[in-house]
Amino acid sequence: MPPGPERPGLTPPPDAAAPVRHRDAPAPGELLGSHYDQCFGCGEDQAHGLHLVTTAGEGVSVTAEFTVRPAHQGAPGLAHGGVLASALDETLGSLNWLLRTIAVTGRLETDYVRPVPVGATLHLAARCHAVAGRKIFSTAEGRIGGPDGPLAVRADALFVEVKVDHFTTHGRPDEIRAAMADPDQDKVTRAFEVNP
Ligand SMILES: CCCCCCCC/C=C\CCCCCCCC(=O)SCCNC(=O)CCNC(=O)[C@H](O)C(C)(C)COP(=O)(O)OP(=O)(O)OC[C@H]1O[C@@H](n2cnc3c(N)ncnc32)[C@H](O)[C@@H]1OP(=O)(O)O
Repeated sequence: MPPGPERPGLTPPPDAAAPVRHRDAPAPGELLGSHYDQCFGCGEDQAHGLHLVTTAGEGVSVTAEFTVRPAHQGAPGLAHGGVLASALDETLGSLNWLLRTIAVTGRLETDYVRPVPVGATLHLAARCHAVAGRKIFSTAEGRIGGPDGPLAVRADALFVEVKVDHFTTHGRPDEIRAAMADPDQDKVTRAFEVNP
């Protein structure tokens, strides 16, 4: 199967458009912050999480850093593949904030190129390359030790735009109430605002 966005299900249709960065998107270099403090990917209060820190890039792109901790092991001293997929998923998901679109992962296809040791910092870079209706097509990669370090993982993804009721219908009421009551208004806006 060819690498990249030509893969079936991850190929933008011929009428797909280039993604448009929202006018209120964070400026390049600005930290995105967490969208939910209990998120496994980015939540500050999630003790077991990845604590991913994401920065807005040019256009519809982001970079992120994730340091592999002992809790993230699969094989002795090496990151678990599912954890690495989570780091890619979270980084890719944060692109949707630059579009101001609420979207969830429909498909995530991951290549594991090189093992990632505990203690290493994975430098992730993600970019949205096409939008077609509710479908958002993006790619990401992760390099060890620095933005130009050895390639360890890469992924192609399809995100699908959803309404807030995706979360209210399927999520647990207690967590939804707590998220809505978050005193951090940026977070609440990020959760509920859709292309104003
Ligand atoms: C009150 C509190 C609110 C809080 C709000 C917080 C918001 C915070 C902001 C952001 C949160 C994001 C958090 C970041 C975390 C990282 C991201 C994740 O891990 S998300 C979790 C993992 N993903 C899921 O759990 C999705 C589960 N799946 C679904 O819910 C559905 O399957 C869904 C929404 C993906 C699609 O279902 P349909 O019924 O809405 O739409 P259909 O018609 O099936 O698909 C639309 C188009 O997409 C294609 N499509 C869908 N799934 C596909 C797939 N797997 N492969 C290829 N194409 C697919 C279809 O073929 C269709 O394409 P055609 O329009 O016909 O061209």
